[in-house]
Amino acid sequence: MELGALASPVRKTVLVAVRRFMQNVAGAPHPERVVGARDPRIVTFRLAEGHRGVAVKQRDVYWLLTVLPDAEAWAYARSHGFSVNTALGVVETWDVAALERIEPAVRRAADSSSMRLFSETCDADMATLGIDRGLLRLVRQITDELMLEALELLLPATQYAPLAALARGESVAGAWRELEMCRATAPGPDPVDPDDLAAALLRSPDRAVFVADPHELDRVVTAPGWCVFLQPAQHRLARWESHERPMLVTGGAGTGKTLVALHRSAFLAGRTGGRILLVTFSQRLSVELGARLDMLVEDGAVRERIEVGNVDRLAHRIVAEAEGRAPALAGAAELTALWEETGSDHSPAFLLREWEQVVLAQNLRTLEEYLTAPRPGRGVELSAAERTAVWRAVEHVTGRLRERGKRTLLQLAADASQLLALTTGDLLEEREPRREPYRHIVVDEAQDIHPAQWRLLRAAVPHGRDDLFIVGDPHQRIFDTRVALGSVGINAIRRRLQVSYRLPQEILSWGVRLRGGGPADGLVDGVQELYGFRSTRHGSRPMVRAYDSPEEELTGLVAQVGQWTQEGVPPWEIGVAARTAGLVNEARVALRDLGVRVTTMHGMKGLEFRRVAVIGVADGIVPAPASLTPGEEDPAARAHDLQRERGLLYVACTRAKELLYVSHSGRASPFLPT
Ligand SMILES: Nc1ncnc2c1ncn2[C@@H]1O[C@H](COP(=O)(O)OP(=O)(O)OP(=O)(O)O)[C@@H](O)[C@H]1O
Repeated sequence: MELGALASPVRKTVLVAVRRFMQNVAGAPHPERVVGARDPRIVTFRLAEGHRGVAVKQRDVYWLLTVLPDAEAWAYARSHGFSVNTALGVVETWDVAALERIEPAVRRAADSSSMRLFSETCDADMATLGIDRGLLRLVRQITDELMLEALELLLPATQYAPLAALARGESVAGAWRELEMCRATAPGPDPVDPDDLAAALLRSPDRAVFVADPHELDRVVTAPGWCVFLQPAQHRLARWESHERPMLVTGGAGTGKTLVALHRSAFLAGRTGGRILLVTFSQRLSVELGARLDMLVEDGAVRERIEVGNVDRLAHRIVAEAEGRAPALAGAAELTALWEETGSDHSPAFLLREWEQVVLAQNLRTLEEYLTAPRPGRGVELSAAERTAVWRAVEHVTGRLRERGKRTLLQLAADASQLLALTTGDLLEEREPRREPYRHIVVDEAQDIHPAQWRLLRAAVPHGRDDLFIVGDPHQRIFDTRVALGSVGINAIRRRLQVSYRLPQEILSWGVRLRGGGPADGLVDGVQELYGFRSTRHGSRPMVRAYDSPEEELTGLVAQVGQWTQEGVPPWEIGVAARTAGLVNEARVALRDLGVRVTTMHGMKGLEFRRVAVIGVADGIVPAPASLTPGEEDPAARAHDLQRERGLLYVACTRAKELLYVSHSGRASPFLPT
């Protein structure tokens, strides 16, 4: 129901009327049958001046579908029909009138062709796939895939999906698998009863929620849609699937991974008495997660069981508790100075990467281990003598840090997991309260978590059913953290989310080209493609503007954002991003009166806006030259750096729900699609 779209006085009156109806008190609206309705179970209610609710009534269950101005409500009520899919038992909505209108055209086309797209599939198989008996007549007339595609928007997804699979040449079993993806809940023991609407609604959490009292009604109506309705694929991951092994969910931008992580945490907390950690890589993101979790979880006792944090904090706390004081951290400049002290032939940046990406990533403790360790992602071979020299440099730096009583964040994570390894055993027994008490860990933005941090997370939860639930997108990696989970002892079952609910198709397709369709590595072994990533909506194509000078580019930005605010877009729905802190500052100054959010591309992670402007997407700025390893130092590292920079631009551009504006002065960034 689109109550949110109603003007607020109407919404209030509607709510009062629905509440009255639920309580069956004086003045409650009466359901009225609709003359000429395609579905005889349809009723409407007068809920406010000039507005009616449309519902399907079966026995004492009312499924309130929508609230619309009178004329639209009557038209909707007359034209729509509802059924239960005989294969899955979920509800299906039909625009019956629209299908009736298109039917003659399909028949005419069929008369002039002897081809029939589904001639190979018998009626019994169609029934197995849940194809509606009434629809079958029309299906039999379909001559080719184009005609089927034209029907897509008129058919329930549960009808279209198996037909599209058959049309692609899939077997009946393949089409069934496709249909199964539309299932949100575990199949029950009883056969589907197509006349039992209430049971079907329970199986359709993306379409309906049962409201038992006025309090729940208020919550359903006032909470954001994502708190109430999950899409089938999201629902099955968040609230149904359960495994002996960790679960890894990957998916493109805006497919609802964070949403699934939040719902999963709430679900697990509601089911068990144990503590749950919902964790991500940065403090800022964990604050955002906490705020969204507060919206989602109403029950204080359930919310209490979920701790929201970032990995560094977890490491910090474990070490601080064990050592009795807060650990001191080494800063970036201090570390660079220490690498310089080593007098190595290699640059401090090279040594730091070698330490973080080879030594700490594999938890190498001795020269012998390092001498034989693989060095994935590092492009320059090191001879045994060179490795020995690098190891000496690492020993020098770690020794100096030890003398000063300091550590880096990754060392902290390694120390914390070692501390846990000493104390983990039967974690679930609460005899020793100091032990890590997590029963489940849910990880968001997994692509940016370092192997040392993964070891910590693995050690912080006992092996068991639903121990780790991990979501991430390798294409959005913005730090140097490539890890195949298997290499850190996390042998995960893999799932994918493919439909973006944030991006219109135009921004999504452009974004996929920007990302290079390029393979991304990390999280799972091998590289991953963006194949199958799609959207449910259409919108405008991204605007790419070229300016002659940075000043003109800034003026153009101010004009664009000014126009958006004049069009009525609230400032908090507008995001502006740039690669460098300098450009961010300039844009902040230029836009200071407009109150929109201006941040770095890194700062865009985890956010979303109706409209987004990304500026300074020029050669020499994106990719940021200072972030690239010189090719002569290590060509493989440079290639990885370029992919990471690409990922960063991709992240910034995929925050837009509605419009994306990209600008540059001078030559465009080589990443921009031509
Ligand atoms: N079931 C849903 N109901 C309503 N909105 C949804 C739903 N699923 C996704 N969305 C929309 O898509 C947005 C993106 O969801 P979310 O932030 O969970 O995606 P994500 O996969 O984590 O994205 P990213 O990887 O780009 O950060 C939500 O804020 C919401 O606007």
